[in-house]
Amino acid sequence: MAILETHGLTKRFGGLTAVDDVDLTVDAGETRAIIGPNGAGKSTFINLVTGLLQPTEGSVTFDGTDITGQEPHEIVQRGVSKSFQTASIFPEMTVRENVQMAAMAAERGSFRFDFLKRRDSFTGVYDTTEEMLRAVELWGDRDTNAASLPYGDKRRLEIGIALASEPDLLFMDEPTAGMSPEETDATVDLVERLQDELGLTIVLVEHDMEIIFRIADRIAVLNRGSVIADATPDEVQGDPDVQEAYLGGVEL
Ligand SMILES: Nc1ncnc2c1ncn2[C@@H]1O[C@H](COP(=O)(O)OP(=O)(O)OP(=O)(O)O)[C@@H](O)[C@H]1O
Repeated sequence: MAILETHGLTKRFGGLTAVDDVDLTVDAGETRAIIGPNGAGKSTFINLVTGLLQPTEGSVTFDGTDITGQEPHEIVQRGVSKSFQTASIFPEMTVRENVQMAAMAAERGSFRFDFLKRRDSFTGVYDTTEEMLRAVELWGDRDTNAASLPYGDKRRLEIGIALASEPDLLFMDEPTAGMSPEETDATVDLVERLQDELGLTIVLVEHDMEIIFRIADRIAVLNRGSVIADATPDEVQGDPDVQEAYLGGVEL
């Protein structure tokens, strides 16, 4: 069953069409990769779905509801989250405070102090924070300042922050970028475990083909804003259009 559908999704920046008439369906529970050369439109596509950019044309449907043009915080509250690169971490706060802030923000839409008056919601924030910190294996580091975490743990904290809104659909933008092989393996395991334990649907932008072939159920290939292939890893690997567009004819 589709959890996310885009129809004719298009974004133009002046004369440049960054995302061009994209129809994409993501099924509930799958791990979907989006790949493509630099400038193919991957980030723009994600920003359109998560509300950071408004489409020029087309629509986005999440869980049966048209969410086109909604504000990012509304889309988060509906159950769509994005794991940002380090930008989302407050370095001077502890690991726990970072996730707690994100859980509060998701609950209230935007950060407001009156949440303290609502005991239920406060308890909810507390429980969610612990659950998500345990899920990303940072509960033991909860009182550590975020700034002093090693790189791989910071990236896991970003995932924890994205999970604090208890999403059904999680976008991950190059979750293993800059990681050592050990950290990469641990992150791949983590992504697989999150999907099992939390029943998440994951859409992943990733340049590392090995990771994609390990964890993606289906791969959409973007080139110059258009989807040129949308299939299983094996099918994509053998697709001559993909080889041509993505790697200039070099075999994947
Ligand atoms: N805010 C913007 N204003 C103008 N042009 C933009 C803007 N954002 C992106 N673009 C252009 O849109 C195209 C698609 O960019 P986008 O960042 O979505 O590609 P990408 O596939 O994510 O690339 P990469 O793999 O390098 O991150 C590029 O040509 C880019 O220069």
